[in-house]
Amino acid sequence: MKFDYVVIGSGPSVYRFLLGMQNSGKKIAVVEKNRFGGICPNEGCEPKIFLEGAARATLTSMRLQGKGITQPAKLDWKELIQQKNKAMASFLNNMQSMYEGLGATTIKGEASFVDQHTIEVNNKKITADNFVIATGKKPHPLNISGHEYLLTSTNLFELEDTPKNVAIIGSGYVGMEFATLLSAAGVKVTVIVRSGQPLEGFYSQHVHQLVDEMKNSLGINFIFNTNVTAVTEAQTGYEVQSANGNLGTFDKVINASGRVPEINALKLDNAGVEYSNRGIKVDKYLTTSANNIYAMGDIVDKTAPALTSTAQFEADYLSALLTNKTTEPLRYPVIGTVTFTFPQLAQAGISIDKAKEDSNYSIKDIDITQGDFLYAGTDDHARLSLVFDKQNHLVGAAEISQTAVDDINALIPVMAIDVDPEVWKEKMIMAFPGLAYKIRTLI
Ligand SMILES: Cc1cc2nc3c(=O)[nH]c(=O)nc-3n(C[C@H](O)[C@H](O)[C@H](O)COP(=O)(O)OP(=O)(O)OC[C@H]3O[C@@H](n4cnc5c(N)ncnc54)[C@H](O)[C@@H]3O)c2cc1C
Ligand SMILES: NC(=O)c1ccc[n+]([C@@H]2O[C@H](COP(=O)([O-])OP(=O)(O)OC[C@H]3O[C@@H](n4cnc5c(N)ncnc54)[C@H](O)[C@@H]3O)[C@@H](O)[C@H]2O)c1
Repeated sequence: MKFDYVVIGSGPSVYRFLLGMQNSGKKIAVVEKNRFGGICPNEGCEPKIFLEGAARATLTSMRLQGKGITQPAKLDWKELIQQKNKAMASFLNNMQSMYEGLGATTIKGEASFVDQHTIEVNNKKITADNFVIATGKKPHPLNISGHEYLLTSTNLFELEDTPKNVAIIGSGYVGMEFATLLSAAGVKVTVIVRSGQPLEGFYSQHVHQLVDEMKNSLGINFIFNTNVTAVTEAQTGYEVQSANGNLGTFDKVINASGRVPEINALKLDNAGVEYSNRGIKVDKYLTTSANNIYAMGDIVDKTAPALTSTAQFEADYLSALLTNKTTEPLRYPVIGTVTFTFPQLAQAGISIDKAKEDSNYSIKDIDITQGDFLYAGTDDHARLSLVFDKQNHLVGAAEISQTAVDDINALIPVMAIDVDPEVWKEKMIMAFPGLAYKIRTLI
C-alpha cells in the first residue's frame, strides 16, 4: 500500500488535520492501535465533562444547603457512568467511519517505522511519501512496588461500583479533577502531593484557595511533601506506604502522576526521528529531524500545554503548511486553560506569578465576592486577577470561581486583539451581571 501521507494516531489533532487536507487531493491513511478518536473522546476531555455536569449540580446543591436548598442532590455514580456510556456510544462507534468520510483510509493496528518511507502494521509494510506522528501520551508508570494495583483515569471512566475511599497519587489536572468528581459521588478522597502545591502551572494564590475550598467544602484530605514508596494488598483494599510511614488503607489507589509520550513502539531510530523523554523534537514547522516526517499534538516535545485545543491548533497549522496556504513558522496565540474542579481555575496569557516579578506589568486583583450576590453565594471565595502591560492593555488573566472557564474565554479575545481599554469601553457592552459584574470597576 502506498500513500501521500500516513498519519499515526487518530486523536483530536488528526480529525482537524483531515478536515484541513480534505480538498488537497492527497491519498491519506490513518493508523490507530486502540480506539478511533484518541484520548479526548474515549478517555479524556469528553467523558470527563459529561461526568462533571452531574458532579457540579450535586456539589452546588450541597454548597447551598441552608442557603435556600433544604435537600442536597445525591450523585449515583454507577448510573452516571452508565448514562455517559449510553450518551457517547453512537458518537464513539462512528468515529472510524467519520474519518473515512473525511477521505482517509483507516487501518487498525500498531505502527512502527521500518525506514524513513515505510512503516509496519500487523506484519504488513505500508509506504508513504510523508508521515505525521500524532500518537499522544499515556499514563506515567509509577516505578514502585505494588504498581500493578494502581488504577489510572482510563479505569475510572469505567468504574461502576463506588469505592468508599480512594487515594490519588499526583495533583495535576487529572488528580484534582477526579478528586472533585469522586468526592461529589460521596467518596472519601485523599490526594497525595509530592511537593507543597498542586497544579504547578496555575496561579499559586488561586491554587491555595482551591485547596482550602476542597478541604473545607468537599472534605478532601491533602497530604503534602510526600512520596509514595509502595502499595501493598491489605485484607480489604490497599495500604499506601511513604518514607514517612503508612498513609492509610484505601479501596482504590489511583496513579495520576502525569502522562508520558507514546513513543516506544514507533521505533523512531529506524526513520532517523529525534526524540527526548518529553516527546518528538520538531522545528518551527512541526517537521522532525527526518524531513518527510511531521509531528503534532501531545507527542510533540513543546513548551505549549498538551491540550486538545493546542493539538488542534497545530493540526490546522500543519494542514495549511502542507497545502501551501502558509509558509510562516508556527506561532502559538493566547492559550486558555482550565481545571474542572469546584470551583474552577482558569487562566490565559502572561501568568500572574511571572507578572508579579516583572516591573513591566501591573496586576489588578478583584474580589468577585463583594456583595456575595452572584449565584446565591456559591462563589464566596472567588477572585479574578488581571495583568496589564505599560500601555494598560490586558495581557494576562486568571480566575478562581464557579464560572472561571467562561469568564477567561470571554477575556481571551480582548487579550488576543490587543485593544486599548478605552476602545474596549467604547466598543462593547457586556450582558450584566455575569462577567460584567465582576469587572464593573474596570470598564
Ligand atoms: C482524563 C483526561 C482529561 C483531559 N481533559 C482535557 C480537557 O478538559 N481539555 C483539554 O484541552 N485537554 C484535555 N485532556 C488532554 C487531551 O485529551 C489531549 O491533549 C488530546 O487528546 C491530545 O490529542 P492528540 O491528537 O495529540 O492525541 P491523542 O488523543 O493522545 O491520541 C493518540 C492516539 O494515538 C494512538 N497511538 C499511539 N501509538 C500508536 C502507534 N504506534 N500506532 C498507532 N496508533 C498509536 C493512541 O492509541 C491514541 O488513540 C485530557 C486528558 C486526559 C487523560
Ligand atoms: N482540564 C484540562 O484541560 C485537562 C484535564 C486533564 C488532563 N489534561 C492534560 O493532560 C495532561 C496530563 O494530566 P495529568 O494530571 O496526568 O498530568 P500533570 O502533569 O498535569 O500532573 C501530574 C502530577 O503528578 C505529580 N507527579 C509526577 N511524578 C510523580 C510521582 N512520582 N509521585 C507523585 N506525584 C508525581 C506532578 O507533580 C503533578 O502534580 C495535562 O498536562 C494536561 O495537559 C488537561
